Amino acid sequence: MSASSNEHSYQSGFRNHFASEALPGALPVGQNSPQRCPYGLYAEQLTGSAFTAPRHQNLRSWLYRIRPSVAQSAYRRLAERRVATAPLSGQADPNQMRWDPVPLPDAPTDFIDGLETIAANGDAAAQVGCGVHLYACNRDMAERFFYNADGELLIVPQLGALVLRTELGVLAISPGEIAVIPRGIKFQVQLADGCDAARGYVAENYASPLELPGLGPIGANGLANPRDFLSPVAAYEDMAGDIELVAKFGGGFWATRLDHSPLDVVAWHGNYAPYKYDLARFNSINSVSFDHPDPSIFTVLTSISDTPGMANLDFVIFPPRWMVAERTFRPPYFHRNLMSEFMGLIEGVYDAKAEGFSPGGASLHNCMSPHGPDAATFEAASTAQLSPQYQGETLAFMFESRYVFQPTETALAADFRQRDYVDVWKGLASHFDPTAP
Ligand SMILES: O=C(O)Cc1cc(O)ccc1O
Ligand SMILES: [Fe+2]
Repeated sequence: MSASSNEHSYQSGFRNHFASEALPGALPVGQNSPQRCPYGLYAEQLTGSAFTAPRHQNLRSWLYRIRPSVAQSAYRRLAERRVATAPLSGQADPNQMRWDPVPLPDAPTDFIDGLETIAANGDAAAQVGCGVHLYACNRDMAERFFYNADGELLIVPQLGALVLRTELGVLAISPGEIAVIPRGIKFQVQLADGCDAARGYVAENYASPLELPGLGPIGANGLANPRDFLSPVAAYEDMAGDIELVAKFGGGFWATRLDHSPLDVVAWHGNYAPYKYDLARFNSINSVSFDHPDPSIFTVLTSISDTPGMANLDFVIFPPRWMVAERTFRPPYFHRNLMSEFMGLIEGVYDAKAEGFSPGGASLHNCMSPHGPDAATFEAASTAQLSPQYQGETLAFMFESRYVFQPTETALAADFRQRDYVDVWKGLASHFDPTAP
């Protein structure tokens, strides 16, 4: 992107007030809207919150660009895609569900065409809830760009490295890292050099932007530390061409045309910016005595709802860690929860499931639907030798929400859905013996 040597440089800190310029002096000093901007640039403000949001939730950036975003044609509606938006029609379903990894495409497919919704909840138009999508692609977005007015995108790669070229600069992410593209930011997804296919998960957060969770008694440090979040430095391209900008708006896909690249921001400042995070930086806190703590200890990011403590969307990971709890059934316990849980696996094996939950696969356990370790895991963990054990070779995650997830018709009908999933608990026989306390 441009000749700038800024490519793949980052600014560190979660939602800091950043300032970055790809040309010296491109950022106006001491004011946002000079009568004439340096280098003949246009000033444009992009907000991610209402103007009047409380200061700690107020999100906006000032962009200094070659042309303002309004220099584009009228929007026209595109054909329906495999991306659905809440509210979905149909009925929510209490069945536990699981899917194999989504197959990689044979035909040339870019990130937008390779997106497929698996479930959604809430109501995008009311800015409540989220959508859960899978992506599988094998080519760059070429001469087309995208922005999402319906929500911010949390991208969780499982296979293949991506280069996210955004208005505010470039983010390169590999499996084990995540990226968040705020609502409205224009971007283009390319496969990294040497990578011929990519697959992963996307949470489309319709509601309050993801933020770091409060740490309570943990103290001032721990879990995801703010300085490990990286936002790009400014990088622009000054390019003429017949360019398509695709917008997701109101659940539909729309296209507008430009005669130049929308990635023409030469300088920007503000706290509304894409970011990435390496999940290996997550500082896990866990039991060093006994029992299995609730998975909220592994919350990376949370989208709050109007009710304190009840997230619109939590992004939770299950990273490599030591397991040391004594006299304890160490894997996840059997449970029925108020919150609804969508899970994915980035790498390795998940400790609640001996088989069938593969990297790239997914599961859904909705409000109050019972779930937990499969029969094989229960038997093994009930008799395991409880020495300290390093649980490596694993990286699972959960999108957890107060709102029930409704799977899409395509996800329900998919060939890669495991229709016999409930049978993983079939072998849980009674061990009850009233004479043996
Ligand atoms: O269902 C799951 O596997 C997720 C989960 C993990 C855990 O450690 C405790 C509760 C929980 O819902
Ligand atoms: Fe669960």
